Amino acid sequence: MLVGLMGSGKSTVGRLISDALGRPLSDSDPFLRARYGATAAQIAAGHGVAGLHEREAEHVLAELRGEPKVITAAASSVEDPRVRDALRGTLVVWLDAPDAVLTERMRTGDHRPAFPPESVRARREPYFREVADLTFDVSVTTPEEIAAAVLAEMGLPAADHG
Ligand SMILES: Nc1ncnc2c1ncn2[C@@H]1O[C@H](COP(=O)(O)OP(=O)(O)OP(=O)(O)O)[C@@H](O)[C@H]1O
Ligand SMILES: O=C(O)C1=C[C@@H](O)[C@@H](O)[C@H](O)C1
Ligand SMILES: [Mg+2]
Repeated sequence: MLVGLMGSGKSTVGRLISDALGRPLSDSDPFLRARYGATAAQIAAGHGVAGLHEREAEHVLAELRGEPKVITAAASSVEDPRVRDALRGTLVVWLDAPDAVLTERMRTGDHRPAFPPESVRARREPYFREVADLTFDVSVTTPEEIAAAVLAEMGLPAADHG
């Protein structure tokens, strides 16, 4: 499972790892769209931030129970103690970068509500640290390098892009 603040590259890296493993990818945003017909931003507007975070935690809890897969979790999900408990025994990868880099990368989609990284970092950092087995600074590491390192951690060869 991939965790990290918004724009840290979870979906990008998750796709590479899922392709390499031949396992499904379960990404928070498509999950919300499929189940609720709405983006995270729309759910936050309609149900409040707490309502959004509840739905995002449900995504992780439901998917951890299913078949083996790659899960790209919403940034908020580590705040839920049920999620942190359920993650025991799962390989968890934390993607992070300086706030300025994340702020820039968050601009790449309109599905995201506007939560600046500095407003949530202090609260979430201890949780990311608690659950993470591997951590990457995505300001200096490419998605391909991260995917290769995760596969190596799993004892598998890097994906063949040739
Ligand atoms: N290691 C990287 N180096 C440079 N750019 C990256 C890297 N990883 C992702 N990006 C770019 O950063 C942007 C955000 O990536 P992505 O959508 O995967 O983040 P995310 O963590 O899934 O965001 P969200 O929390 O909103 O779902 C995209 O434009 C992506 O191409
Ligand atoms: O609180 C947050 O940082 C977030 C809440 C939701 O919008 C999520 O969709 C997003 O991943 C981040
Ligand atoms: Mg994403």
